[in-house]
Amino acid sequence: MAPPLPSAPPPSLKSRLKNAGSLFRQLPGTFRLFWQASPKLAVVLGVLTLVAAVLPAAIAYVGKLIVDGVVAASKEGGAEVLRSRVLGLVGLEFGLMLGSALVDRSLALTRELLRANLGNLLNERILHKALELELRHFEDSDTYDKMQNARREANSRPLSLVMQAFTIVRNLVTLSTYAVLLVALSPWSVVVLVAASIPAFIAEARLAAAGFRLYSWRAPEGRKLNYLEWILTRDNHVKEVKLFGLGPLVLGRYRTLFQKFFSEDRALALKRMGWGLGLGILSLGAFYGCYAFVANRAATGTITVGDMVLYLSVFRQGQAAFQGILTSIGSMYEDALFMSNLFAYLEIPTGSEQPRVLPAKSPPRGPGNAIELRDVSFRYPGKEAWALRNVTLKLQPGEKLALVGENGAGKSTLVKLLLRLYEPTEGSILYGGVDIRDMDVADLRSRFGAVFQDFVRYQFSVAENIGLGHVPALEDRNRIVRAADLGGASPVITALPQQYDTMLGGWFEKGQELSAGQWQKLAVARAFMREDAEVLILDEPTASIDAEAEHALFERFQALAADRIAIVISHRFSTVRMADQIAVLHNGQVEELGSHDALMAKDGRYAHLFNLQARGYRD
Ligand SMILES: Nc1ncnc2c1ncn2[C@@H]1O[C@H](COP(=O)(O)OP(=O)(O)OP(=O)(O)O)[C@@H](O)[C@H]1O
Repeated sequence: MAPPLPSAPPPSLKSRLKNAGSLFRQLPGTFRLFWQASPKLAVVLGVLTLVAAVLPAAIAYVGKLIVDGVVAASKEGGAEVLRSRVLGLVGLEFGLMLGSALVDRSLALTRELLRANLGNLLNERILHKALELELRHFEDSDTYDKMQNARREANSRPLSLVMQAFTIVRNLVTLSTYAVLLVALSPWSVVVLVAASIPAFIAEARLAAAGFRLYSWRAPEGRKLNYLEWILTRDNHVKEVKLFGLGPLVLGRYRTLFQKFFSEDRALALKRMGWGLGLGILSLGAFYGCYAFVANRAATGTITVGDMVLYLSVFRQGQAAFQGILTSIGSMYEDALFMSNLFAYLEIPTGSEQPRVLPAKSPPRGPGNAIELRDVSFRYPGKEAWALRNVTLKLQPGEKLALVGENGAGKSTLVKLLLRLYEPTEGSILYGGVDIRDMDVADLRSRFGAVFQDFVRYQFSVAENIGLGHVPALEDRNRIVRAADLGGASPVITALPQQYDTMLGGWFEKGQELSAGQWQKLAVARAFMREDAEVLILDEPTASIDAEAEHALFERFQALAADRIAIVISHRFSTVRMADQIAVLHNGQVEELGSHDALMAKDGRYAHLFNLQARGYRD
């Protein structure tokens, strides 16, 4: 597990600037995604943005012409020509306003369509990446947080980043058209306009960075919050929650965490409000200062009334456009920080499951391959303790191995290594004489049928629950029925309302809930879907099955496994004793190895545990 993220040392200005530089490097990647989401919509958005950018200046200028026209017409005693010119200009402004409304609506529509396209594209990439990740990634909290962050923000951040960039371009174009108009009246006003907006930029950038730090530091706690919610709302927790009266405790923890989040959010929101208010007053002051100056000039006749109107509307809108740019830069910074998270997730290096040699080696298919562990030791990533230490085992074709040992002895870990969900830290595992690191991992895994201790209860139909064991045969009902027979699941299925077509689980409508043992029988049937599996692994398959069913399962299992290798992990010695070889694991090491008779004769740990259990049954 990765160390927790540090809690909140604010980075220096220098490192922040350095970060900002590297963060804006997220732009090309984001724009590439944006383009891939829909080139057509991207072009439409670009064109509409440019049109929207030039319209305000045109509208303001027509406004000025109208005022000047009205003043001139009133001076001339309402001359017909001037009046109709004014009315024509009003009509023109109306047309421009209509155009502007249309462009704004179309922009909103394009944005919505792009949001859907881009969100979908990214969610697919994220899920695709999740498929590439290895078990070790899922068991590492740092990677898990990255995935969580990426998923949470995928629908909003990339689009927001792109939209902010477009807003900047739009406002820049608008501003340059305004600047042309303003400079003609008074170059100083341009300077005032820019100067009054600079503090806003600095504030935005700082607060955006603070917001991001808050969210990313919170990722582990956010997960905790979700987990607490989950405890209280999941069906399989309700019994314990009620019996142990966990409600108030869990709710209390939830509340405490939430309060912490809330007070951080509030502090940030208050800060934002304070800055917003201060800067608002500043820009209002700048506006009215200029207003007084311009009004004075108009009153003395240095400029026309139309000029004054133009000046005021352009100055005010220019101020808004400039601040819009600065706010967009601040938001872009925040979005870019999130994008760096997303790209970090998408770039998590994978591929360590690739075969070491090309072409990959592939032992002959069929049940003739032996499995050999040569001095295998294993430590989980980031862990000090050895989960397995110097394990040496050989399984001949057709041999049945039972793994026994106390909880945490390393039994499930050994299975993970065999399936190459992890690689040995030391030593090697050979399959049919080939180091499994030289095999294609899909080829290796296709040779195994397995029931895991924590098998999955798919909220699908019965047929699918079994058929998923061999996806190409998902529609092959005969094979599914055969697998159900072998797994001992047929009587369970016959009793269900729609037999193989019954929906299972309580998540969706009309789902039928099963007992733990019944679910387990389906999981065993799923493993038996792999009719050509060369190795069968049952990790405590009988934990929830009654004694009679267990006996029946093992008889079938023995018959089915006849010439294949089988590995069984069990705490039931009545099952274990049927194996050809029994490996007793203790603290990750093979302490004893041999047949039931041999180990009983040895009178060591196995004999001790066996007698203990047998006595329990007899007494
Ligand atoms: N994902 C993991 N990350 C870190 N350590 C782990 C992980 N899974 C297991 N371990 C540790 O490795 C050791 C072996 O665990 P393993 O699950 O193989 O035991 P087991 O023999 O299958 O136990 P049980 O009978 O309880 O299923 C334990 O000490 C456990 O704490």
